[in-house]
Amino acid sequence: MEGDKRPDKLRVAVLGCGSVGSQVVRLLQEQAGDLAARVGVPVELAGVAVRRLDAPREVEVPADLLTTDAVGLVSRDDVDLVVEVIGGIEPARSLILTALENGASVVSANKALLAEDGPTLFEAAEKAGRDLYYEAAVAGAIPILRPLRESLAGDRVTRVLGIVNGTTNFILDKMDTSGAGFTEALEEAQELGYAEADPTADVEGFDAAAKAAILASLAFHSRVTASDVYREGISEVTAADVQSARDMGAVVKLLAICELREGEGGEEAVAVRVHPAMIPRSHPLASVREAYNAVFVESEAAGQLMFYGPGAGGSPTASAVLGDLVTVARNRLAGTRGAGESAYADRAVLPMGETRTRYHVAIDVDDRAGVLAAVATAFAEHGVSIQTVRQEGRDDDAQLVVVSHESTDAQLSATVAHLRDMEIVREVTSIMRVEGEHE
Ligand SMILES: NC(=O)c1ccc[n+]([C@@H]2O[C@H](COP(=O)([O-])OP(=O)(O)OC[C@H]3O[C@@H](n4cnc5c(N)ncnc54)[C@H](O)[C@@H]3O)[C@@H](O)[C@H]2O)c1
Ligand SMILES: N[C@@H](CCO)C(=O)O
Ligand code: NA
Repeated sequence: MEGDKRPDKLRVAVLGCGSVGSQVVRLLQEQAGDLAARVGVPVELAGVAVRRLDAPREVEVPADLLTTDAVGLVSRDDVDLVVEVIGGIEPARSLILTALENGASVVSANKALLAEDGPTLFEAAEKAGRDLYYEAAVAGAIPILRPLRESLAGDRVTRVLGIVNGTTNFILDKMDTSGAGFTEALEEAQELGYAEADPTADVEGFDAAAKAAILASLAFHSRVTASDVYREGISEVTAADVQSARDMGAVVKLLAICELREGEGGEEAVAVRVHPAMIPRSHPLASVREAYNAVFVESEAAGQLMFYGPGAGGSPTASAVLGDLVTVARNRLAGTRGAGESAYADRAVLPMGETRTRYHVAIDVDDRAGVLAAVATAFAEHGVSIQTVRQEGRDDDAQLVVVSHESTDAQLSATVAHLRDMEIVREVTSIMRVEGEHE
């Protein structure tokens, strides 16, 4: 960046003017005075790239600032900062790379892209000597990436547990409070505008998995991409699972779980997964209701921290984008850049089968002598120790609810397969991992 002159203003291009982009433009317009004071020079809108010039928008943009030529906009010499809020992989990736090559600093909210191909973007930013910030990509308005990257940079993070998808939290909360089934709760989420018409990315855990990859990379200073994340969504969660959780004083949440665990040869490895799990109602994450998000961080020196707030929505997400924009603008004026990627620890990602967790298993069995012993033996044969067993009798059958101690996921799934093969087992009615308690 040597040779850069201190500019008397900074010019920002916004790519995409949808839910988030329109609110970014609004805040840039409404808060121009404060932003100038905080940055040190005015931050002016240079242009807004849109797909259709005549589309309805939630913000008024002067006609001469609108363009359908996003490539042309990011290639302009007078653009210092680029906000990418188009989403998806292409053309977002090419646009960000072009912006960096042309010397712009970039702010993005694009978790899908960061989780799939972050390293390509980080390397381009490093090469260009520019910033790439993306606080809005994980848990919307909640400051979580900067705390991991900066505030906790002197500590050793060992675990991150997050409710990072608002749509699924809303659905599970509805199922818990009203006894609704998954389909009914999803319909309500769609009516209220939380869930998309095609809710697959949220409901099947893809959105949370992208966020988990980003969190794990920052927390553990290693490269973790979306394909490294074990993923299960919530579409198979039944009203019976939710009731079973209630019966044991727990609640079902879709969790993004990032942990440091012992891997092969005693080396520390990263375990990262997204799946529904039962957590005790006493856990701070259990009180995260409706479409809110929260991220619970455990670190060696600080202990336990929780970050809570709105994880989605145009205006909250734009708050995080603007926060990043002020930072990259200040860096730009100071002729410096913030911390880039930190992947020095280069830890391997542990396969799901080797990840240690606990299972809650509800089984319908014949109600006769020896059944409990046979079920206990099946657990023991796979090296799984039982923590609690509860039995509820019915007419001629009984339901056993077993909660295991921590074992590898492979041992636990082998136990469930074994149970399903047993003659005395009529049906395994609910299987769910249990999190949020240390053994
Ligand atoms: N909405 C949220 O709550 C939220 C929260 C966190 C992060 N994000 C992320 O923010 C980004 C934007 O999300 P959104 O909800 O605003 O989506 P959106 O669909 O409302 O907006 C995206 C806009 O980009 C436009 N677009 C598409 N291709 C374009 C192109 N080539 N050139 C110019 N414009 C183009 C679309 O027409 C659309 O208006 C995504 O990466 C998303 O994951 C959104
Ligand atoms: N669809 C996401 C938006 C925020 O990334 C959610 O429901 O949380
Ligand atoms: Na955030």
